[in-house]
Amino acid sequence: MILTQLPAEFQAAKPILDTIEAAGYEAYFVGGCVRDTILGKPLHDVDIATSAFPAEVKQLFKRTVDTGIEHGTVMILDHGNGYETTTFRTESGYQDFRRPDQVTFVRSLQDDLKRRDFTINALAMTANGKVIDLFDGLADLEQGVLRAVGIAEARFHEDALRMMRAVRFASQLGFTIEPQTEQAIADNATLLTKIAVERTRVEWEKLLMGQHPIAGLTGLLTTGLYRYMPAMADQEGLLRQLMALPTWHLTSIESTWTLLSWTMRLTDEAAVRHLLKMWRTSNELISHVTTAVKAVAALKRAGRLTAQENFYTGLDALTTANQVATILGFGQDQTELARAYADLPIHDKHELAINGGDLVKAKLVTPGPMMGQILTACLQAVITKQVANQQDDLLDFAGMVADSKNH
Ligand SMILES: Nc1ccn([C@@H]2O[C@H](COP(=O)(O)OP(=O)(O)OP(=O)(O)O)[C@@H](O)[C@H]2O)c(=O)n1
Repeated sequence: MILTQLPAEFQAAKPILDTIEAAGYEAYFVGGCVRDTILGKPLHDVDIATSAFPAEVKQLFKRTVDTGIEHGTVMILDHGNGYETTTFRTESGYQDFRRPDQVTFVRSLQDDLKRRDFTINALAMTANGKVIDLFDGLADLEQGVLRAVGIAEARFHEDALRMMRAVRFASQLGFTIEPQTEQAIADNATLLTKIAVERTRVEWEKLLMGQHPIAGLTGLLTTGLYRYMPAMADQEGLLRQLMALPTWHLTSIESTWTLLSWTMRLTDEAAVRHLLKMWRTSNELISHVTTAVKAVAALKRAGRLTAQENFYTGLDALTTANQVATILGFGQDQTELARAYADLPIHDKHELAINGGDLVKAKLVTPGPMMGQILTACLQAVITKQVANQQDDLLDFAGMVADSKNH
């Protein structure tokens, strides 16, 4: 196969390959970028593999950075772009099921490609668009099949994360996992526990955000791989519930965790926090998801959110909540929701036209718990448009609140 119309990313990188080849070495585009080009999908990054050893690559280019020199990776800087160039290599060892104990640089493209995970990821392409297909990856791309290169079990022993990658690609591409590859995942699923939670999490999130999540979830279910994901050992029911939802497409990491929390019926904050902690997410994500889950509950209860709920949820978590609620069948029109949010008189408590100092100056209160209560009452009155966000109006209102509290 020769690709005649190469995406701009390849055209920009072509001079790099040309320079390496002019010096007598081989150089190819490899991996995901070749796969995605053939599928007509946008590219994330362009990876280059070469027979030149790292020191040889560095001699050919003025500006390089040693991004992973021990694994053979050198970044070549060119016109504001950075291109990761990795020397052909074989790997051995893998005692920890995560990474090789030893990397050996080699001069053969075939040796490099045969250690890769799936046939569709083991394609290489020349600078002129000629696809090198040593493991029938093109046929698998055509037929929508994920097949391990060579002996599947060996590929998963080398890096157990590849089992998660299989189900993630199934979801992103709508591919089916070839039977022997699937069997090898079922047989080696326990190895997933050797993988850092953070790496498994990234694949889980990508699976849930794929265009064909049912394909990915089916893979998890039939292989039993889900049992070895954090907090998932007894979650067959969760997977089945997700699979039973009408067609869905999540577009953010926040939405994935909100949908999971809701489907697992984790509506109180502590339970959501516990789940996300087990998956080692950031505190920022935990805070977003706990807020969004509350908003999903409010949407379910009332069909729409009050001004106060809109204010305290914030537009980002509102958008997350509404995406999830829409999948569950009780979302609001997103434009209407954004309009209701924009219509709030203020969007942050710091925008309130009075503060504690103003209350003291007006002799309405002395610093203490009462001050906080009065400010909260003012905030709520402004959000619900009972009082305009003007200092005079708010001081009048605060005076009334203070009186009522003193009596
Ligand atoms: N565990 C892994 C990870 C990567 N690879 C190889 O390294 C390439 C690049 O890996 P990566 O950038 O992680 O993934 P992509 O396949 O490019 O896909 P995506 O960018 O969607 O993650 C893959 O295509 C594959 O050939 C592999 O064999 N085993």
